[in-house]
Amino acid sequence: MSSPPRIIQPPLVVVGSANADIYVEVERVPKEGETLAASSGQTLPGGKGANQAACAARLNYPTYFIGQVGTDNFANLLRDSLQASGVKLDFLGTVAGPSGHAIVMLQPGGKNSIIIVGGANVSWPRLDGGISRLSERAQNLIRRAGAVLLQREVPDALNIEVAKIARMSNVPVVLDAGGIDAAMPVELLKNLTIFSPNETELARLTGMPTETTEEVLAAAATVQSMGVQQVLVKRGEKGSILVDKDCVIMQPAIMAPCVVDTTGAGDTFTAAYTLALIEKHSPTDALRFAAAAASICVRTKGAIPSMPNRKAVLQLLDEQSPGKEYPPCEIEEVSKNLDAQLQVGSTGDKVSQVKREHSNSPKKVRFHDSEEGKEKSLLGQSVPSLSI
Ligand SMILES: Nc1ncnc2c1ncn2[C@@H]1O[C@H](COP(=O)(O)OP(=O)(O)OP(=O)(O)O)[C@@H](O)[C@H]1O
Repeated sequence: MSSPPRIIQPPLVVVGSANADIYVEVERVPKEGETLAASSGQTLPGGKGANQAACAARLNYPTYFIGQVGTDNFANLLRDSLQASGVKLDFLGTVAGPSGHAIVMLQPGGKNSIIIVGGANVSWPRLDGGISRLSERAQNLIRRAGAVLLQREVPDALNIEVAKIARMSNVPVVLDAGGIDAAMPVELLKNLTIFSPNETELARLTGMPTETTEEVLAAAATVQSMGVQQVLVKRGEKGSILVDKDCVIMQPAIMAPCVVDTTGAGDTFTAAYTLALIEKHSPTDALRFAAAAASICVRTKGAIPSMPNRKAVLQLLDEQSPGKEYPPCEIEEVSKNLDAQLQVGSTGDKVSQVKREHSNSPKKVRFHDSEEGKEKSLLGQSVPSLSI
């Protein structure tokens, strides 16, 4: 008798920015025509896309990054740091010119002023005559992803294109609202499964106050009326709120004994939540997992350097609720099989041993609403998985 098929976790695909963050510590920002000495300076890898990809890979989930770097020295810093975190870089392109970079002027009291150079992050070709900006292989990767994670530091047009490709294949699309402060295209919102802003981003999008829980819920409902299924609001020390069509889950922050630097906490949270969902954890468990990962992130300086590995997150969860086990997940190395699949046509149907679940399959992500004691569907669609 043949053994049952092994379930292979489909990869997380992060499409977005990679930035070299040039930190300078100054007493104040310089006036026009003035030259100031900084007390220290350091260049660290960052960018919301790279941060989120690095976080997911450090949490031991197979993660691909689709992005671009330039032809300057920053490109090596970015590539090396992603590689060291375990991110698969087959789809990291190089374009002539500078890599994305940011000058972060850190001032006393934790204030900062930032100037961003988009560089390679915004040098994507225009969609010309309907021809995609992405290679056929990259499109196939998106179609076969467990989820696609986007942010707003690459052109909206690229995000819209990726979101549409994913949605047509029933791949969940998560947008972290962080990045460029510009109007949100309705076409992007409509193609999202989860929209994840912080309170400020939610207020900016809706024009509504977002300080109290009631205000957040009202603003999230407004976003849902724009066509988004779920809204996951990040609220710093106040934790997070997931608003689905007919239920709400609140997750308090897991307090850190000492908060050193909150940079990257939001990226860590979104990435950890998304991969936990692909692993078919309930949203309640996924929120706990994300809160624990973000709590570890704020204990150390920097974004990528402070992102935890899975063991540290599970240890913190265990300390929080001794005896309440976070369910293990069978992660399989997926890249070898996937490489073969990406070579074939867009549907991948020439690879006979690869079977993809259809959107109407009964395998839904469900979660328990603790207040009402009911089980509900989270994504409203199946989470795709590959079995061989
Ligand atoms: N001081 C803190 N202590 C513990 N956990 C925190 C703290 N600050 C943030 N977190 C955790 O990180 C999550 C996301 O943080 P936050 O709401 O600051 O996101 P963000 O504004 O998108 O962050 P950023 O843009 O700095 O990456 C919170 O929901 C919480 O779980």
